[in-house]
Amino acid sequence: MAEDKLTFTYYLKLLFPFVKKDLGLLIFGLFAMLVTSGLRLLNPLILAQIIDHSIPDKNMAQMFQYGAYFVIVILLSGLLSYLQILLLSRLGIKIITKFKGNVFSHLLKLPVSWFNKQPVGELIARVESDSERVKVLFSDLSITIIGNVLFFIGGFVILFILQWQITIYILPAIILCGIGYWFLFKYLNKFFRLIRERYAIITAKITDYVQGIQMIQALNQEKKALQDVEKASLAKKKVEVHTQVIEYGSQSIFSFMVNVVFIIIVILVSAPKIIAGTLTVGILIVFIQYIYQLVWPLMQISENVMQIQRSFASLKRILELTELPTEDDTYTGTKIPVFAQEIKFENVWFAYKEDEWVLKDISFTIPKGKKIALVGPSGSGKTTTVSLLCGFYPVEKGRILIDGVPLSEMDFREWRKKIGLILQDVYLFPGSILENVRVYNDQISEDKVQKAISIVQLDDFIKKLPEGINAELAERGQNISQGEKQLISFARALAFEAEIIIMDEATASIDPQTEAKIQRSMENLLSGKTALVVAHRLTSVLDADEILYFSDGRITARGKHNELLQTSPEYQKLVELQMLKVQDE
Ligand SMILES: Nc1ncnc2c1ncn2[C@@H]1O[C@H](COP(=O)(O)OP(=O)(O)OP(=O)(O)O)[C@@H](O)[C@H]1O
Repeated sequence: MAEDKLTFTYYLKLLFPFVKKDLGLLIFGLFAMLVTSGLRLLNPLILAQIIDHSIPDKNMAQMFQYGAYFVIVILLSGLLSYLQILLLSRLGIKIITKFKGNVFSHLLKLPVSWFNKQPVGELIARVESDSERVKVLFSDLSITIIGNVLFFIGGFVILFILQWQITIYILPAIILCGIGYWFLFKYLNKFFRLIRERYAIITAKITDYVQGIQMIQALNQEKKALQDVEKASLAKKKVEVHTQVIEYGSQSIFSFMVNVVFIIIVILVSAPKIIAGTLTVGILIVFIQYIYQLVWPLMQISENVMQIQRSFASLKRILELTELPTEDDTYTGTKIPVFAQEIKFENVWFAYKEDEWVLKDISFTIPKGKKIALVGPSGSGKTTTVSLLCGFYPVEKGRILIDGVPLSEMDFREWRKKIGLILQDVYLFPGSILENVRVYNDQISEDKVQKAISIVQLDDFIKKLPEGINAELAERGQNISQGEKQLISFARALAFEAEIIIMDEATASIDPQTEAKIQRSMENLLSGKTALVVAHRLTSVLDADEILYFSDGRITARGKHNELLQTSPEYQKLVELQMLKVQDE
């Protein structure tokens, strides 16, 4: 984001659409704040009337009358500030919910490559805490600061009118106090930021550990995880304690200034005037009351200005997220893909990090209706090849052609509609089996889902469930087996009538019985379809039309299973290893 864009008017323009609908509410908040400030200024004056007139005149009726005004003013200002806080905090929550929704919807459109570089836990914590701070901008903060400024100016105008001779002594002292408070907050601000950063680190750690809880328990690493989180908490605690010592310590100093120093100044300046009869006790009380009432708004203004700065810093960080280029910005192709003949990788090169080539000059063809298997050692580039075909990353050199048209010229969403992607780690959505197969697409009928389920031979499993197809899956499918998850993802690809099946086979070992079942289901799924399969099991490559052997980012051998057994020593070795594994099992 260009620095010059980050002006106040830029933010205002950006935030206006969020406030537009509730502008009336915001104006009411402002109005209520004005009235409350006015009423707060009125009270000391009423008190002065009682002290200077009603009591000396022994006029009880007038005293009760002023007393009633006094109570009414307090009640009214209490009621108005309650209403104002209630309405504005509702407005803040409403706006920020919408705002967060927009941020999340933008995050969903960011390219996979961006997420690869992000510690997700930290990102969530940041969006959450930044949004909370933006919220106060909409709710009470902006209104409070305006109210405080007006109250402060109004108070001083009244004091000047009442007794400018005393006011000129007090004004510089109060302003000095405000400036001191401003510097204090500026100093504290860097500690507040540090606390937030450390909080984000703790949240990220907890999120990561909870996600990997099974592994942590299996490896007996609970203590280590706890120590790690405790270490991070301790780092945050240290800064927090230091900040509180300074914050509360200096608040006590300011409090002393207000309660003792200012009052002494007022009494010293006004006492000779009272003795000389040029000043009433009532006015003295007005002064003392106003000092209490004016100093805190001034300090609050310093605090509010800092808070506003922090809110804008948070807003800037969130906006930086929402201005990141989305997939739509990266892939600008518009052609509607037609796949009638073949998919062709033509001298494709790809690197995740600059010049560290993961794919080097990859060329192969998948004719329509054929099944191509990718085999080879771990890290040789098989999954990356699949990701490029799905359009998760743009190709750096070379081209991927669909019936001769470069993938980069195509509408990537339309292209992905043709693909049934089955990953090693099957992602299941919160919801029932039915919802997971048709992924909330109601146009896919229940009959079609049932049919897909029976083609992939999942019906035995469904029949055992009391709720059948409507059985709810636990988060990330924790209440079903790895094999069952695989079959649900097969059924999903079938229900969506994917033309091309791209499968990164699960590497986790499953028992031979389940493997045989998955193999049969896979044959049913792939029958008549074009398929690109990253094969980890021998059974998946035996009937492939072509097997590509990947080694260190290159295709070093290719052919059918029997051909490769004759021509490729590295393939032979892979097969021998697999046979040994099968025998062991
Ligand atoms: N998101 C990523 N960011 C950076 N490097 C990556 C990323 N994904 C993979 N790599 C690297 O790219 C290389 C190829 O990885 P790839 O996942 O394509 O291999 P693979 O053959 O599919 O391995 P496996 O059989 O273990 O799944 C590896 O060196 C890997 O470390």
